[in-house]
Amino acid sequence: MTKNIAILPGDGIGREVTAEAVKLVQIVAASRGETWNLEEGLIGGAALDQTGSPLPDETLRLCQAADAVLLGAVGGPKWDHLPGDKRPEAGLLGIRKALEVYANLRPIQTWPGLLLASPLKPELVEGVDFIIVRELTGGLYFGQPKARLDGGEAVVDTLHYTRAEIRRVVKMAFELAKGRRGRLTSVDKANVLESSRVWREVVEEVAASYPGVSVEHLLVDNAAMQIITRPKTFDVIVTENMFGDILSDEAAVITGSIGMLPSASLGEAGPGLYEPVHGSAPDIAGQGLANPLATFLSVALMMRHSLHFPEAADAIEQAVHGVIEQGIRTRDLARSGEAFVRTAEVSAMVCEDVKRRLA
Ligand SMILES: NC(=O)C1=CN([C@@H]2O[C@H](COP(=O)(O)OP(=O)(O)OC[C@H]3O[C@@H](n4cnc5c(N)ncnc54)[C@H](O)[C@@H]3O)[C@@H](O)[C@H]2O)C=CC1
Ligand SMILES: CC(C)CC(=O)C(=O)O
Ligand SMILES: [Mg+2]
Repeated sequence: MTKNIAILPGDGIGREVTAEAVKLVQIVAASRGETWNLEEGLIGGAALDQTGSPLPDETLRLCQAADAVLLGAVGGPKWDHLPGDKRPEAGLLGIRKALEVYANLRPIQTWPGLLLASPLKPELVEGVDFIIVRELTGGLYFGQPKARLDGGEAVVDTLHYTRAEIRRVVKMAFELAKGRRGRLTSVDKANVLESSRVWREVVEEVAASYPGVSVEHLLVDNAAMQIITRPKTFDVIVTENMFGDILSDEAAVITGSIGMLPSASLGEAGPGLYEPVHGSAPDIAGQGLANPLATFLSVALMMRHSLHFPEAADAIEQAVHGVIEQGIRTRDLARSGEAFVRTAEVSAMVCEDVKRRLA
């Protein structure tokens, strides 16, 4: 059966890592004797340059008709001077909202071969395995009003949630915890924010239906510290949009590089959106230095959650594990003085291994 996958490369290294991921998806399709329809769409700065909009209608239609969407990253200094609604990032927020993918799953796990790539002590990071469930379509990034006032002398951003928006993402986090180690950490700022107090109430309400899941509430400032001091104790962390954004970049340090963190954004129906956690990395764009593994691992999540091909997901994850165990490192993972390979080289190794595993 054919699949329709929308490919949104975006900007900077987003373009480089999705180009490699497309090869990987084609290998998976070929292993089933199928040709999948991989159609590219414009988003972010690339879309602005060509159409004047960071999220053209055509891209929206392409994604809405797809079985899954794979996105690279958007943004860069070229577009930093633009007003908020014209920035590349507005395209990213727009596609997440339009697809209503309210739960952004960001698995954080350490790879045995990468313990020394983290600046943290190996014994601290060994065996870490938790997942951040970040609310993705509400909260501070979407609330209105969001504007400069009084001729620019004042400014407002709004943190808005409905109980229903909180409940659905919290429920998804409880379901995940139930199928894992049964431990949920909810992160908020309930000592200061009214939205966080309601968040906490909803977590307690939903908890009543999950007696097998233990619940811990952490204030976000303390959570930032605990994630680094006792990462092994976390199982599922659920939190507001911006808190999840920040905490997941922090958690990347545990794994050795943000170039290793994939994500899956899911809603009730419609296509899932799959993207690496990292951004467009203008500092290394165009140099073949990007680590494509976060995007490959996002493809694995796509195979598992949207395309219902778990064997392919396993094959990709095992191939990534394989290159890491062989000591293959892109520059972000290499220690000082250690040799590193370029984007295309590590990609070719993983692709070859996946082909062999699925043959
Ligand atoms: N999902 C998205 O599209 C995101 C977009 N952005 C945008 O990206 C631009 C740059 O943002 P930054 O704050 O610099 O975050 P970033 O994630 O792009 O880069 C942070 C640091 O990590 C490194 N890095 C990131 N991904 C890497 C990879 N795959 N391999 C090797 N090194 C990697 C970069 O070289 C940089 O030093 C901004 O315009 C921002 O708005 C930022 C985060 C997410
Ligand atoms: C535009 C930002 C919200 C992108 C980002 O940092 C993220 O989703 O992790
Ligand atoms: Mg981020």
